[in-house]
Amino acid sequence: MLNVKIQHFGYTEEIVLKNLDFSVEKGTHISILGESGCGKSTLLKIIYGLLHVENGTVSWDDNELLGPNFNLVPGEPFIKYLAQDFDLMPYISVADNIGKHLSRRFMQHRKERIAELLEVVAMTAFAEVHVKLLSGGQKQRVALARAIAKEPELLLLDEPFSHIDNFRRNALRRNLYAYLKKEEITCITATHDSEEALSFSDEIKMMRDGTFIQTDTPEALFQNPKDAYVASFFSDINELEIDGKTLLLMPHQLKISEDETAIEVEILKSYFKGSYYLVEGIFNNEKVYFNTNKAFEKGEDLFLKIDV
Ligand SMILES: Nc1ncnc2c1ncn2[C@@H]1O[C@H](COP(=O)(O)OP(=O)(O)OP(=O)(O)O)[C@@H](O)[C@H]1O
Repeated sequence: MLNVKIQHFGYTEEIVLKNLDFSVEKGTHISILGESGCGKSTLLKIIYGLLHVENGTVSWDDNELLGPNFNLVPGEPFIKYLAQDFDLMPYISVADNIGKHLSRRFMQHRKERIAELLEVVAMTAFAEVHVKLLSGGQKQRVALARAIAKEPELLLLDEPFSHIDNFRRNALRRNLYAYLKKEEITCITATHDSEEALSFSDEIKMMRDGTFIQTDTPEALFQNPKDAYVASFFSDINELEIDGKTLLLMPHQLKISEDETAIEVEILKSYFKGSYYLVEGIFNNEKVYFNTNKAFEKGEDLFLKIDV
């Protein structure tokens, strides 16, 4: 189990992380969700042992990890950290990059392991290609495979799918997270992709300005965001004043009503989203967003009811 307690941390006098106290059970997958610059990468770097934290501790199974001031080579051997810059070797093949940390003493085992990893990241066809010839997304897939090659106990992923196109991303995410679960590899992912956090985590920690503002299961966080900021990570958000009360509602919680209700909306625009339309309207001089299965024309009037 990982235990992290950080009273505060900054690169300069400015505080970047504060009041963090959490643990991660073996085999679980935590997502740290937050906007750019809120401190996600900094936290991963501290856990891995790249940054020294004066006011705090990081421990693994009750052993304190001492960090870069005490280790000749920064970073713990049982942890792998996949940084945003993949740190690959450009002039050797994909297969050799993936096998970089695998022993050459058991060549057959090494070969089989590389083949297995190539399949996890759907890069088998590129095994012999030099990394410098790959696209950004392909490099990211190689870096992912290399990070799990030696089965770390703890895997830290920093925006692991940011360069990978939608077409491959879903299959790759399913493959990777299923593999980590099977091998009971504990994983912390830093991301600003709420869809990924919702679908693949056991727990989401919402980070804002260097601290966690809400921690919960994906379902609970989505259904009960503590404020408009948290909710806005998951969808457009409506803050409606009705009968003197402010209600925080997501677009799917508003439905078209045949009856005249308190929410009379004038349509501004319909956005096609594939399986539904997101419709923008005006209610009480405020924008309101709701989902429908057909588009509406600008200027149409209709009523909405709340369906929570
Ligand atoms: N080496 C550094 N020296 C000084 N300040 C830094 C350094 N690295 C990061 N920072 C600052 O620390 C804050 C947190 O940065 P961090 O990279 O942890 O955010 P992040 O949430 O991971 O952002 P992103 O999603 O864009 O990667 C930012 O204000 C950033 O400018």
